[in-house]
Amino acid sequence: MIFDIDIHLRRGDRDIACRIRSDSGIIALFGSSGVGKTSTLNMIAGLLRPDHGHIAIGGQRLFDSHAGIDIAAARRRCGYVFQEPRLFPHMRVRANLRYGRPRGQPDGGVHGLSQEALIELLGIEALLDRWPASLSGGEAQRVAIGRALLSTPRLLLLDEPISSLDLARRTEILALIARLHALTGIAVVYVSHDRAELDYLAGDVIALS
Ligand SMILES: Nc1ncnc2c1ncn2[C@@H]1O[C@H](COP(=O)(O)OP(=O)(O)OP(=O)(O)O)[C@@H](O)[C@H]1O
Repeated sequence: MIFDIDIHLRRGDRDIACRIRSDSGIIALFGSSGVGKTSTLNMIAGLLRPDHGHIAIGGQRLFDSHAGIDIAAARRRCGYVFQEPRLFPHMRVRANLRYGRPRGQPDGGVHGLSQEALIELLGIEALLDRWPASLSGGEAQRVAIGRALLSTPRLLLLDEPISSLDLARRTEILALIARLHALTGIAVVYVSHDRAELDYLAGDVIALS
């Protein structure tokens, strides 16, 4: 079982509950605004603590309220890509990418894919010396995905990463995510409020309500 998740959290006046049992390496969380998609990603990442339940990814328990397990966020090895790219504005693209790399792995790639191959796949070679402010939304988001992957995460979490892009850029990035998963085998959780977008991603779609 790649994803074995059953979590509950009361936030404000809303009960957030999410159950996922899936052998697919890519899952998509789908649901209307306020249903708890970002909260669920944050619970997986260890940034928010569920009231009760468990989270296991690839057989590793990250959280289990009964067993008293709560692995610290930094040790969960999640690469997180947000709705806005959140690149460091004072660092060129090259330095932003380098920031994600773990210490002691100066030229490390990700899951068998070299750093050069990843940069080529993302189509960002020509952007390496640019400042984030000069990038288009799609370019910046590709750099953000690269930075997240270069941290060699066990799991890639994407929170509506393409909602601000036009349709052509959206399908391009979705195809890229599917290809990165196929090449590296990295597990992916993808959040969206747009059901149509998920037709471009293979994998299980979990509707939150
Ligand atoms: N800090 C907080 N305190 C109390 N309630 C919160 C807090 N943060 C979020 N909530 C509530 O928790 C619920 C889930 O929020 P969340 O951001 O996870 O939803 P979402 O599905 O990701 O929404 P969207 O698609 O609009 O980003 C919402 O009802 C929200 O108002």
